[in-house]
Amino acid sequence: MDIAVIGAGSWGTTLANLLAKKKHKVTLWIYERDLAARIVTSRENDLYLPGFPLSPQLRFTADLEEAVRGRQLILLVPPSQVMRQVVSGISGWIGEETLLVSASKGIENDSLQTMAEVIGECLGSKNRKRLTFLSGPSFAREVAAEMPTAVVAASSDGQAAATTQEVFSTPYFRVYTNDDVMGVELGGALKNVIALAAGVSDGLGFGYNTRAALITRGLAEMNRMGLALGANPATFAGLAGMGDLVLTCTGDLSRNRTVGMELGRGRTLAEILAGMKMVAEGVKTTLSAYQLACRLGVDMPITEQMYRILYENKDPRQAVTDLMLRGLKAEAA
Ligand SMILES: NC(=O)c1ccc[n+]([C@@H]2O[C@H](COP(=O)([O-])OP(=O)(O)OC[C@H]3O[C@@H](n4cnc5c(N)ncnc54)[C@H](O)[C@@H]3O)[C@@H](O)[C@H]2O)c1
Ligand SMILES: O=P(O)(O)OC[C@H](O)CO
Repeated sequence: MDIAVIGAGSWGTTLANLLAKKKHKVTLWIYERDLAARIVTSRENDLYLPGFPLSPQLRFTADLEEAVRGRQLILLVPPSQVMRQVVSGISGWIGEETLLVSASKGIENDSLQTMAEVIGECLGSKNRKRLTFLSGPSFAREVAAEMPTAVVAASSDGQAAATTQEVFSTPYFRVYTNDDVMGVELGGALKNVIALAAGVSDGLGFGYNTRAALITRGLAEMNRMGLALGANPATFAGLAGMGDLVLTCTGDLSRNRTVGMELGRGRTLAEILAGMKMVAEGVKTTLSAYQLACRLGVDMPITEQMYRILYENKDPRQAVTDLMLRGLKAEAA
């Protein structure tokens, strides 16, 4: 297949390389022009995926039109807050039959829209049916090292999901299909908020009990948001829900959990972000998720405390105390 990958962060580069190793014809679009110039000769993404030689099959460009025009499949992997800008910029060059796959995980600020809603709005009626969302527990560096990984491709169009499954699957990357786009998208976006909280807990010096409580009660509030937005509750028990939540709340490779840990240790958000090149999607998604929960009247206490820590400078230890001292209730409530 003739494929464009839009976004050469760690995930975009890893997926582009996976596809190129499968002998697809892949062009990777790179936002940073200096990186685009270097990578042609070094064949390594020294900014976002150092240490992994890239397939000789992989081609690079910093020109969006060149990347996109005439491709059969376009994989979108920018940070979610720039997805609208990116898709608006390329929509005129996307063919009618082109399959679009998004692998970004987040909820847009201000509009409070999921990536499906943002991309759908940018495309109008064009390609809407041919949209798939790839999500699940998948640290880029582990996939780049060909460690066995399982993810999910969600689409309202069964054929689009099946084609995505076929195109991306390898012996080390197993892709399941799912028709619940909202559930898969919410799982991938909201787990980052809970991972920040799990990091805060670790940074404060709390233990496994606290982390397990955050994961389990975090999943409960993700489920409540899912129900309010029409997702299938079963999705949250799957790879894009529980799977990604456990990975991100426990894995040392998680950027979101790392940001949370630093907050728990007493650093400010501004200090932490100033030292980071990579994106921790949960920071901005916390704001969107909190506002969405308020708008929909969904009880999301961990998300609310994470919002207060990030956006109101609340003391993390006080946030944990406030969570623990909420009114007592039944587990299923
Ligand atoms: N890294 C992973 O392990 C992983 C796994 C699954 C999903 N994701 C998701 O993939 C998406 C991309 O994350 P990543 O980890 O590949 O990125 P990254 O943190 O490794 O790199 C940041 C990316 O943002 C791009 N960028 C910055 N400003 C931009 C702009 N104004 N316009 C366009 N691009 C811009 C950079 O070029 C770079 O590609 C996120 O939604 C993330 O949650 C990441
Ligand atoms: O490093 P994080 O926290 O952005 O997590 C990366 C992926 O979403 C894990 O599936």
